[in-house]
Amino acid sequence: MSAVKVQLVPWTEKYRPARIADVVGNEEAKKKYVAWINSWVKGKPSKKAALLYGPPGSGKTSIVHATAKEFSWELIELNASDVRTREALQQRLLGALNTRSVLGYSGKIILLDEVDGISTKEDAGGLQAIVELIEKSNWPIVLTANDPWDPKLRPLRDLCELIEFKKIGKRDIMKVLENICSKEGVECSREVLSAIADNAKGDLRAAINDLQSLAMGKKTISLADLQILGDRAEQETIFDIVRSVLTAKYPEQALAVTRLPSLDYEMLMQWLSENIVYQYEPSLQAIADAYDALSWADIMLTRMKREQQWALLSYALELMTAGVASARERPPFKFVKYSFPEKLRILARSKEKREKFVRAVRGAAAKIHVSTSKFRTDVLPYLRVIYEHDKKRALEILRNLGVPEDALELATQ
Ligand SMILES: Nc1ncnc2c1ncn2[C@@H]1O[C@H](COP(=O)(O)OP(=O)(O)OP(=O)(O)O)[C@@H](O)[C@H]1O
Repeated sequence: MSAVKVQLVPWTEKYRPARIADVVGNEEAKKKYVAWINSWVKGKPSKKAALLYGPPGSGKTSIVHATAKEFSWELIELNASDVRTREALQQRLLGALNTRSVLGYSGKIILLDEVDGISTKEDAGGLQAIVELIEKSNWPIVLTANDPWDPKLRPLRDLCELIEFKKIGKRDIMKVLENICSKEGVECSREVLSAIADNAKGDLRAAINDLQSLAMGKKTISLADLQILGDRAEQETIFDIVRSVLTAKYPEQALAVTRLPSLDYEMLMQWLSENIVYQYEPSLQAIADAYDALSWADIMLTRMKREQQWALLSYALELMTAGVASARERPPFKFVKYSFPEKLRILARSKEKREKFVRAVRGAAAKIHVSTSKFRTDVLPYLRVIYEHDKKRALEILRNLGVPEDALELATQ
């Protein structure tokens, strides 16, 4: 396996806004949100819950974290996957909901992340349980979603203040990046910041992750380093896909990557195989479980190809995504710069050599009227023995078989 990894606190966590005012962009959404929060502070909530919706990395989760800090409220954060059934929801929130806060908090706020991830088929009761939670709660509840218009969310929508978050503008993204650079003591020209911001397409999380990748191990990011960003952009989809699988909060999120039209599953196998260990260390349990799922995916893919059983593909895809993401005892998210798979690198390096060898074998086999596979099994082993004992003679035979000079040695290896 390649290069030693340096693991750092993700800058997206380190620089999460501490106050509502630090959440950049989305002025209108912020105004609406603050008015809703104020209605709670005054004791007369307009609606008991708010549904913050919009693209990833736009600040939906961050504004709730900032609210908790600013008001000294206890933050109770749940993911949709924690509350699939009414029992699960009650278990997680039992005691917390209608009791007073301790530990010096002056109130509570409940954050239910990614409610659009709840599947009504498999998680029967989950949505109904959230509806009941909203009706009974004495504390503000915030739900987040990327897509709020899913028909299954209708009962929730009716109970919530709907607040739309939009992509973050380039100028705001650059401002945040600039601030991080100055705090981290990283020198970075405006052209570089501008390129990172362009590349992120309104997703501040992606921009901060890119900046951290570029700054890894150095104090100055120059125009020349943009080359790396260029490479990253080319591989962007595979980087993002690997990150989605390895840091998925729940298995369905990892499974979602299988619906991407650009997914190259053979490539994904290689990338996961290279990077699981870095993302999941130090948990040996998580590493073992993830590689176990990946090896089953590999078995399914091999059987699928050998026996032309295409139905096995869906099992392979589930194993390499949801299976990997279901590893037990996964450590908390940390920033990892993913590596290009070593196997692919070696194959790419030896490609020219292998092609030359194949051409030489093909030519020699034709000369003595046998198939290439017959040549490999019935002729080459003898030639190798001759080569070991009498190099000159072996090379002469190969020359007579029409193997070009620059492939002579290759044919005997
Ligand atoms: N508007 C913002 N202001 C400041 N920082 C932000 C903003 N939006 C995102 N970030 C940064 O990006 C990170 C991810 O943002 P956040 O978790 O709030 O996104 P989100 O909109 O909830 O995305 P998702 O839908 O994927 O959960 C944050 O930790 C923070 O560092």
